[in-house]
Amino acid sequence: MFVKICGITTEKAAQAAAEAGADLIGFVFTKSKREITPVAAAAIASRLPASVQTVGVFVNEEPAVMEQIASKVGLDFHQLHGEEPPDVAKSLSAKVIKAFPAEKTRLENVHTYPCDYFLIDTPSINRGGSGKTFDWSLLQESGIDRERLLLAGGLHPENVREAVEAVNPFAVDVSSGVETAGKKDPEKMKAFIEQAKHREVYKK
Ligand SMILES: O=C(O)c1ccccc1N[C@@H]1O[C@H](COP(=O)(O)O)[C@@H](O)[C@H]1O
Repeated sequence: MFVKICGITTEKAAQAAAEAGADLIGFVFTKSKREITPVAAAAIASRLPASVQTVGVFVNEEPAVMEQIASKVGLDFHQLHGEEPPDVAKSLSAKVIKAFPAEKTRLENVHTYPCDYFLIDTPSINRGGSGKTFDWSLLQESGIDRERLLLAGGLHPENVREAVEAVNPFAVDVSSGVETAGKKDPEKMKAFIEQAKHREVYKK
């Protein structure tokens, strides 16, 4: 099970996520309380261990701007959280995670979108970081390949194990569920990753 910790804004949080075993960390390059500048993200990314990959979160951003930021930060993935047309995804040089809201009608054609991974998140006005879960059974008839699925929306250390058992995605993604008073909490990140990866622990 891969784990993505999203909304990293400080070196301290990034290092705590890496030490806790995060596989991916996300930088939000759109209007959000977790927004970070490309310069700050580049400085954080440059000090991460090679085992941690980086994701840039964008909402309806110009492809040229996304490419520029990806190059500056050294992003491994673009996470598209808006209504980006398929041509935009195809034009990007880094791998693409396309986010879709968990609505029955929207999920029907998701698997035709040209991307590397599908991220299904709770619908919200702010596009993401809602802290709310959705009905995971909606994913059962979506036809999305589980090997390419990232599950997001309201996950936290107490429900991520159940989510992994119910959905069996490639990865889980969390932002607000590992924060205390709006800041990433090292203990919550550690607990979240332990619970998300509990099957690997059994194997040892
Ligand atoms: O985290 C944000 O602030 C954010 C803003 C705009 C788009 C996406 C954002 N984050 C993504 O939101 C989901 C779920 O977050 P949460 O765990 O429910 O708080 C996740 O995919 C983040 O990558």
